[in-house]
Amino acid sequence: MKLQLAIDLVDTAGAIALVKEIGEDNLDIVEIGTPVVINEGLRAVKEMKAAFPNLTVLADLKIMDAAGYEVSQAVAHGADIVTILGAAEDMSIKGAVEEAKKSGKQILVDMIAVKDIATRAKELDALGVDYICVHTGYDLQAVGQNSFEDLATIKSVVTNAKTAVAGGIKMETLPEVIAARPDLIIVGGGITGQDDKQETASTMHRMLQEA
Ligand SMILES: O=C(CO)[C@H](O)[C@H](O)COP(=O)(O)O
Repeated sequence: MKLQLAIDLVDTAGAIALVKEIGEDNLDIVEIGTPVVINEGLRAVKEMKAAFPNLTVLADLKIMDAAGYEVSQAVAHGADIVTILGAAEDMSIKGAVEEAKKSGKQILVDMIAVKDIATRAKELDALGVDYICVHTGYDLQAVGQNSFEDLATIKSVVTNAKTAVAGGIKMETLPEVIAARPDLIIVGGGITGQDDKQETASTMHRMLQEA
């Protein structure tokens, strides 16, 4: 199981400083979150990759259309993994997968707001995406929701893609998430909101490696 740090609420310099503080050895993947890309553009991805060339960088673009083009731009700026929404058209998903494969990069599908998770996950799996990620976004976290049930659903239907989970995961809920055995666990505020970010990430990373 791998650990991805989601960085959402800082600028590019703040994102790089966060990874320095946490230590790249305590992470498998660093995510440039959607708010950072909206505020600062793909420059944030480029600067993160330049600062940490050995770290896998995910650009959380949450693509909905013009997918081939948008993936090509993210990859040109150093992204190793790019996200697209599960609700996007199949043509868009195919375009994203095709473009990423040209340069050996990967596509993670974010299932945020998808109603029939099982059916869509099966379709996406057949379209050749690399990761399928169930995700409770901030707006539903605020009303107490999580993605643990959805994780079990995708685990039961997906056969080729790796599975991932995101949304409000913290140290207290990590054991429950680990027990469901996703391939990738995405944590933002559960690390960045802690006083000792390095210790939290290092403990989480060890828990995942030892599980
Ligand atoms: O994509 C996101 C919000 O849309 C976040 O990156 C994701 O939810 C992980 O962050 P957190 O652990 O703080 O919820």
